[in-house]
Amino acid sequence: MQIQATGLEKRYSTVKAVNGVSLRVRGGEVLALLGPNGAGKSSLIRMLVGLTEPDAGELAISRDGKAIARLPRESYGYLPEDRGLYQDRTVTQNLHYIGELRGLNKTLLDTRIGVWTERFGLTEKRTDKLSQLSKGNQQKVQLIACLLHEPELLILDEPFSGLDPVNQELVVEVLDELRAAGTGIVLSAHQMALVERLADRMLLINRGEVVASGSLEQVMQQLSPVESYQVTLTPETTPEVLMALASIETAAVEGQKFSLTKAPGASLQTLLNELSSVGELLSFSALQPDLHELYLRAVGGRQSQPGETV
Ligand SMILES: Nc1ncnc2c1ncn2[C@@H]1O[C@H](COP(=O)(O)OP(=O)(O)OP(=O)(O)O)[C@@H](O)[C@H]1O
Repeated sequence: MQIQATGLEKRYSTVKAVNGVSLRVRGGEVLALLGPNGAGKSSLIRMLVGLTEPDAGELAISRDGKAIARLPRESYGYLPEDRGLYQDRTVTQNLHYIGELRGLNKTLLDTRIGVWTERFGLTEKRTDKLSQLSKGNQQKVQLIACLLHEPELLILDEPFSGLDPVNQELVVEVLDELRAAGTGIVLSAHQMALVERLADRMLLINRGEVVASGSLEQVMQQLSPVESYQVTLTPETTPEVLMALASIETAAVEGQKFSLTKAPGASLQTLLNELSSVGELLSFSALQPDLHELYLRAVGGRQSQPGETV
């Protein structure tokens, strides 16, 4: 199963929620959608599962290389933003209901419900009504409801929300296993550290538009093309002396060390040679901000505003 979206757009009256987003997801890979509140992630996801129609752009779905009009219902599991199970029914009743809708027979359902509730630590809660469960446990039941029919594709709107760190790890582990077994996964999330570990590719969206996309390395490169380093030199020198070197664009003192950014076009070897001409190079390390930091720099101060007019 593959979904290829090209130039998707979605407008709600005066708000352009999604503006020219292209993406692809295939079996065996995880695509993560990142972006601040109101960026357009859920709007994008709703178009992928066919709940809403794009105003513009193309959604091409194919299975075994053959184009199909829309995702067959049994082929995907969808965790919606507004969770949709019955609060006054028990965990088992809810899961049976969902499983039957997906065409599973009772025996198979009993087995799978047993396996998944055990995996998610919910065995003791199976006869509890959903309303009696904590938010995190309800979230786990919702996730199980997406997995029961073993779909080829999982489309998960914020699967980690409401989960404690232990359960977030559990979900990462489960998604990793499903990916290894060939499931394609699209998820939106705000948990950078988890996304860094899980996603094969990511799409950073702000105000409905893609700000950066690709592998973690590619996204970091797009968001932070400047190469920064931290060095210790002896004898001690000054930022002014360092900035006089052709390979250095900026230099600042940080305690006993200097932090530098390399001039565009200068090679690492030239930088090292020039530093060595100033003094003995005692330490040299690359300074790479993490995804969280880069994300904040990319969207900080210009976050999506709900109801923003275009
Ligand atoms: N049904 C709707 N009617 C009108 N406006 C909507 C509707 N759904 C979303 N929007 C608007 O579209 C924009 C994108 O919202 P969306 O829910 O897609 O963002 P999101 O990235 O999923 O946000 P969050 O991280 O808060 O879930 C927002 O400005 C939102 O107010």
